[in-house]
Amino acid sequence: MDVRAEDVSKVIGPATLLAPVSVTAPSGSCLVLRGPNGSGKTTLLRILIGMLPATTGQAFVGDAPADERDPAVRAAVAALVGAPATYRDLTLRDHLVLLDATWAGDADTSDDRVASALSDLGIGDLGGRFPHELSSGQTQLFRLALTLFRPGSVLVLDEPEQRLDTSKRTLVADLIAARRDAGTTVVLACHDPIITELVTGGPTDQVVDLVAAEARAEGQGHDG
Ligand SMILES: Nc1ncnc2c1ncn2[C@@H]1O[C@H](COP(=O)(O)OP(=O)(O)OP(=O)(O)O)[C@@H](O)[C@H]1O
Repeated sequence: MDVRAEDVSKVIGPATLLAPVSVTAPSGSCLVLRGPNGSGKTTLLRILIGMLPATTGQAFVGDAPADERDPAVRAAVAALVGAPATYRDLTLRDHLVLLDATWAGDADTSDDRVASALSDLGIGDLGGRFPHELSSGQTQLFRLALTLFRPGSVLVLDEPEQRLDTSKRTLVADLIAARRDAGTTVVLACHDPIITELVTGGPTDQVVDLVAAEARAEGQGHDG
């Protein structure tokens, strides 16, 4: 399933959050959005997954306009954009079991798949902890486990590298590349060169650099 944005922008009052931009991630490819702080990467991800309506233009998930209220879009898109809600009285393992039941996983194999999902992220020994008992890097790994565990043909991650050490960044990059190789369409916002390089080795993978709206306006001023 491809994901695309056609000339989307976001303006709130006097603030331009995202200057007009078009991007397409073909089915089974990886698109990495780069750019300085404030250039609009998170805003574009929110538009692409239908969390935020664009001011101009339109985003699509497959053939459907990106709208998180559309059940087909919601079923397709696994996204980590902002902090997911967690329950203080559920262990990490319980969170994944809950997700599995929500997305109609096979109850007979749930325990094994939950254990693998945690160990894939290097937190297999933390399944009995509560979310508030994790370090910041472990919290990020748990959030990634939640996102990677649920089914989806589109995977969207905002700065998956946050708070991770170098070896965990490589681990996460390998998991993302494996998902892409299995046919998932992946869109990332990323500041990390290790992850960017590891996930963009395929022929249809892309890196797109966003430019902050003010910088673009300044550049146009000089040119004109
Ligand atoms: N609700 C809002 N109202 C006004 N401006 C906003 C709002 N939300 C974000 N912005 C601004 O929009 C711009 C783009 O923000 P965004 O979070 O998309 O950038 P980013 O590229 O993801 O940045 P970073 O690399 O720091 O995560 C920033 O200048 C930000 O200050």
